[in-house]
Amino acid sequence: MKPLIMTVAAAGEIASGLSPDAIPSSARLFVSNQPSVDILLAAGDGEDAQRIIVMRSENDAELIVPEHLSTRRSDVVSRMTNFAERARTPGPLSLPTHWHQYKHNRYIAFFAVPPPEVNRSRWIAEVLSNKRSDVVFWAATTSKREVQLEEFEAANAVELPDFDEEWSIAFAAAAAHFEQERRTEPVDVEVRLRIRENSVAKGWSYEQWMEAVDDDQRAFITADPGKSIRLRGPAGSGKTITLTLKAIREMLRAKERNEDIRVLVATHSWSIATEIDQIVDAMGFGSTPELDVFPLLEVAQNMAPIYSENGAGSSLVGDDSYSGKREQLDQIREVLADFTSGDWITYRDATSEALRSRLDSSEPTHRTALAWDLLVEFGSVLGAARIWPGAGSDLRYYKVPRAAWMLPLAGRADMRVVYEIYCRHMASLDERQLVTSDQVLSDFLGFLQSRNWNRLRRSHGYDLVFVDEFHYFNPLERQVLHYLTRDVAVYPKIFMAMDPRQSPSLDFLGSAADQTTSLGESDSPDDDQVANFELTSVHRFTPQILTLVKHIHHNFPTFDLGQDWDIDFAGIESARSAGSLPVLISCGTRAAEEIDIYRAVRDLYSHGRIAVAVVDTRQWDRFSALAARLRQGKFHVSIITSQADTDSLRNRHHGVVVGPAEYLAGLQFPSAIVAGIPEISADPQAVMERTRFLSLLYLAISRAEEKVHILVNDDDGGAPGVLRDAADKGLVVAARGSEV
Ligand SMILES: Nc1ncnc2c1ncn2[C@@H]1O[C@H](COP(=O)(O)OP(=O)(O)OP(=O)(O)O)[C@@H](O)[C@H]1O
Repeated sequence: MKPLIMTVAAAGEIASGLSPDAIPSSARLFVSNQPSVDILLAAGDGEDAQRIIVMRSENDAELIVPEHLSTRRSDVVSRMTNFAERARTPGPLSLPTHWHQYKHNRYIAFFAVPPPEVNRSRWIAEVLSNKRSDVVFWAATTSKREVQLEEFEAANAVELPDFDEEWSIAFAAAAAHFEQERRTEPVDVEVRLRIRENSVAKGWSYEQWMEAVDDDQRAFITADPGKSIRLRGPAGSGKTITLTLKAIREMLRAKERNEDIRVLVATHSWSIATEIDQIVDAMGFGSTPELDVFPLLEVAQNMAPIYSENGAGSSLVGDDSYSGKREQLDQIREVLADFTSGDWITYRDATSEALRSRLDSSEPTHRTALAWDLLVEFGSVLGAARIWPGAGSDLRYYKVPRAAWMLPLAGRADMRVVYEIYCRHMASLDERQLVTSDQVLSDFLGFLQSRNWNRLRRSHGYDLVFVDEFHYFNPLERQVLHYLTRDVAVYPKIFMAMDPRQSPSLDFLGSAADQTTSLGESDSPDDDQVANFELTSVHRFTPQILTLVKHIHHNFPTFDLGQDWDIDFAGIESARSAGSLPVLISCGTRAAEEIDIYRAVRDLYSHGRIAVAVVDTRQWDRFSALAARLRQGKFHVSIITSQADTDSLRNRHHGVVVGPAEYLAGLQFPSAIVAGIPEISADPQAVMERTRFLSLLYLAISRAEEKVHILVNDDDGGAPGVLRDAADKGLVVAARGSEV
């Protein structure tokens, strides 16, 4: 096979489990088949991006990694990406010890994949001495066919061809492709009108909306902006539209009074920011310079000149894409492997039995679960408290009281182990010139707390700050919000819309953390400074879907998470007319489930856009391969693995959107097919996992406006208890699907 060149961003998508067959459906990837090379690029890549060149001379069928490693593709590509990032960092190349690197002249060999891998394959790679530090993966050896680097050098007479011209052609084609995707909008006026009517804004003017809002919505919109307001409501209750109407109303009132006003609507993702922009546009106000709508991270990057200078050259890890999250998890798994094969022995005896058994286990699923918990600990505990590695930081960490939602750690010895792994994780990010969004925001907060900002605040701050998706904001981000207002003399006025249940563990912990005093420094105003409003009508979906959503809601474990979580679901009603009951289809095998999903897509296709929402991302590779097959079946299929991807979908009226459930947040579809549902354990030890899966199931089902099809299969344990109960209560129609 001819060589393949990909960028780090493109490789990241493959590392997140995307099947190579699904590349044409991915909103983020573009492949260009040139005469002497295939080139895989991601949206946002620059022409001068570093290149990962894979020689593929021994490949027959597998497109990305050595043939014998195709079952471990994600892990192999994750390590390749890690290697490329290390290669481009100035200074000598350093690789983790457990990669067992070996160098000879320009070649470097290292294990291609973490254990278990019986062949112990090693890559033979090279870092080119060009400006971009391109990397070449020449070949992979196995223990059966061990090739010493010296022998390889002697035998490898291949000169690396010059791919520059083909790269430029591919790059131009990719730019045109992504631009086209962004703009795809039907040319037919009639269709365009229908789409406008279908969007969240429905094509209604501000006045029409003010007529249409329900009493709860109106109460919030007309409330006195003299103090902060929290708006809570379940999925589909109109939080986004209501918050936007309030922002517009305050802006119009200030204009009437000839007052100068600056309003910020902060979101967690670009997709919601774009949606709010579109709602404002659709209402026909023309240009609104007094209204800024941005993700908070963007505000940080725009507003902190100090940070952007320091941050130059580093890239952000763990942005709002699935590949970013996967990358952090893989990175922590690598650090764990290094730690347990080395210094762990010196900590081991002092740690608790519970933590010891987790670190001792080499079972990949246990390792991943531990990496998840550490990721949460690093972000929501250490990052949120702005504890960065350095002298005395360990002592600050040991003082953080433990709360029920945190990783269970028995005492200081356990915390010392976690802190050590944290320091290694941060060092490893440094080695790859990566920064986390928590680091960006922590630096930003430092800037906002400076005297400089105190002076600038009057001119650059905002009079009113609105926050949609508040449930996604961690304590660090919440603190940032408080410094963005203009008037230092009064409490910051913040209007926030939230639904904590939509936020899978990683992020919702932010709300939990807000309730703990442990993290200190929180500037949250006292509760009497905040007025609470509730939305009690759901406008997105039918009463039948709402009944199922309520049932799932009652299955959430009861944490003592404070008032944010105390939504009284009993009083919530659907404002839509009745529809059909959701359907639960149990199939004999995974393959049978895929056949039935295909059939469901075929049956629902003429009914409007369909979401295929995957609850458990561990099954993502399987469903991304299914997306490729649906596409071959002549359906229009888009894969969504980042909240930014959703922009290109807003104007599409038909087609299938396949993605991990959490990346479908904020979107709505006439029909939703929900699949990849794991067993949801009732084990009290697994309470975090249970919450995460229930949250994702809730998110997935609540994307639908009219029809919900839920598919499960016997290979994966059939329907989880929460859905079996729903069937017993007659909330879903349970049916047996295909057997094989
Ligand atoms: N008063 C209303 N009358 C008619 N339709 C409404 C009303 N309020 C909201 N909607 C519609 O309900 C749908 C859901 O609205 P929106 O996206 O604002 O809800 P949300 O609470 O932000 O949802 P989620 O939390 O799931 O993102 C949209 O199609 C919106 O146009």
